[in-house]
Amino acid sequence: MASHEGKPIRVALLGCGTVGTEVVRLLIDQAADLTARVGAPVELAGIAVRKPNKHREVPAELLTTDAEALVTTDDVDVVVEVIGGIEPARALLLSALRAGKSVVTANKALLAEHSAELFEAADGSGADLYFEAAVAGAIPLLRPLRESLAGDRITRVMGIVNGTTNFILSGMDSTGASYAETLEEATRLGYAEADPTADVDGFDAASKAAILASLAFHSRVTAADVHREGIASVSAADIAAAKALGRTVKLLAICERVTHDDGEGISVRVHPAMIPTSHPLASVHGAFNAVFVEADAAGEMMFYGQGAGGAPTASAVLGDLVAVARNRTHRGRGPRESAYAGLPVRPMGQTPTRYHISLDVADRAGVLSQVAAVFAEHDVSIAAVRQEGRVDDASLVIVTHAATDAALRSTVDKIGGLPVVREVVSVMRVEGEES
Ligand SMILES: NC(=O)c1ccc[n+]([C@@H]2O[C@H](COP(=O)([O-])OP(=O)(O)OC[C@H]3O[C@@H](n4cnc5c(N)ncnc54)[C@H](O)[C@@H]3O)[C@@H](O)[C@H]2O)c1
Ligand SMILES: N[C@@H](CCO)C(=O)O
Ligand code: NA
Repeated sequence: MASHEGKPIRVALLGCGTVGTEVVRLLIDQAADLTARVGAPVELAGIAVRKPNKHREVPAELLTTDAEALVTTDDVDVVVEVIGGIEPARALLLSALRAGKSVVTANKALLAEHSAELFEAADGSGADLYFEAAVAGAIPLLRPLRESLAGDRITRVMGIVNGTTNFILSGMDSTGASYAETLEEATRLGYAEADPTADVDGFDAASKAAILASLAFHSRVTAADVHREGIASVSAADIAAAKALGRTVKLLAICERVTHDDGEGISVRVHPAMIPTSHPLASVHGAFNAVFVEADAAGEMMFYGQGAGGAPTASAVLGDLVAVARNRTHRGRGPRESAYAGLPVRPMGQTPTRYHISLDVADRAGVLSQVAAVFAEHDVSIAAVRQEGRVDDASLVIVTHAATDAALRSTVDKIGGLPVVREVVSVMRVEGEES
C-alpha cells in the first residue's frame, strides 16, 4: 500500500475554549516533533469559533464562524471537536465523517448518546473516530480498553471519573470547606463543565460510564442505560459516618458483568459510595481521576492521572490526533465500533450491592432485634453492627453483606417506618471490600 509520508495532515479545530486553546498551543509548540512522529507535518487549516472578536492566544487568520464549511472543505483531513454538547457537534461530526475526514473528539455527552450513528458514518467512509479525552482526560484508558486489552475478558471497570465531584468530596472531607466554596474553586480551575449540574448530578460521570461499559463489554450502552445518582445528597453526616468506620465517600462509576438465571448481563451505575481508606481509590484527591480495570488474564490494573483541565485534556486530544494522522499517512485505520456481544444492561434493582446504614434509635430492650428482623425478612444478611448508647437514644450502624439493590432499598424503607427508629441518618452503598 502506498504511503502518504510527507503530505501535510490538515486539521480543522471546532471550538476554542479551555481545551481548544491548549490544543492550538501544543500543535504550534510541538510542530517539529509532531511532524517527526507522524511522518508528515500536522497543520491547522482553520478554527471554528462562535465569537471571532474575543481575545485568544491563537492565530487570528485561522478563525472562522462557518464550522459546517470548514469540516467539509477538501483542504481538511482531520476534524478535532472540542465544542461540547450534542448539537451542533453531532451534525458537524456526521458531516465530517461522511466526507471521509477522521474525527478526534473530547465530547463524552455526544458519544454516550450517538456513538452508534457516528461509528456508522465512520465505517461508511473508512474514517477514524478517536475519543480518548472524553473519559478521564489525560489518562490513557480508552485506548488500553479498545486495543491493549482486546484479547482479554474484562469483568469490571470501577473508578473516579469526574474531577469536579472528587474535588468537592475531598475538599469537604479534608478541609471542612462548604460545598458551594469547593464548587466555585473547581469552576475557577476549569474542571467543572459550563453547567456544573452535569458534574454534581452525575451526568458527566454517567456519560463516561456508558462509554467505558461499551468498550469494556463490546456492547452498546448509552447514558440513558446508566443508573445515576449525584453528590447533592451527600451530607456532612454521611462523611462523618464513613470516617467513623475507616471509610471515605467517593462518586464512583462502576461497570461490571453480572450473571443471572437468564444469562449474562452488565450493570452500569454512578453513585456515591463508601470505600475503605486503605483502598487505592481513597487516596485519589482533588481533580485527579483513577480507574480500576479487572480482566480475567491481566488481573487488576489501575489507571491514574489528571482527568480534567485544559492542558491534560489537550494531551489526550493530541495523542489521538497523532494516531489518526499516522493512519492517514500510512493508510491504516483504527478500531471500529465493537458491539458484537450485545450484553443487556440489568436494572439497578437486580444489581448486587452492599449498604451502610446509620440510624438513631431508641435505647431500650428489643430494638436491635426489631431492626434485625426487617433485614431477615428481606433476606439481607448483616455483616457488622455497631451500637453506641447516648443519653436517651442510641446510634446504630449496620453494614450488610451483598444483596440485590431492590432488597436493600425495601429494607431501608421498612426500617425508616419502625416506631423505634427516630431517624435514618445516613444510607450509602459500600464498595471496594470483600462482600
Ligand atoms: N475542560 C475539561 O477539563 C474537559 C475535560 C475532558 C473533556 N472535556 C470536553 O471537551 C469539550 C470542550 O470543553 P471545554 O472545557 O473546552 O469547554 P469550553 O466551554 O471552555 O469551550 C467550548 C468552546 O466552544 C465554543 N462553541 C460553542 N458552540 C460553538 C460552535 N457552534 N462553533 C464553534 N465554537 C463553538 C464556545 O464558545 C467555547 O469557546 C467538551 O466536550 C467537554 O466535555 C473537557
Ligand atoms: N467536568 C469534568 C471534566 C472532565 O471530563 C470533570 O470534572 O471531570
Ligand atoms: Na482519557
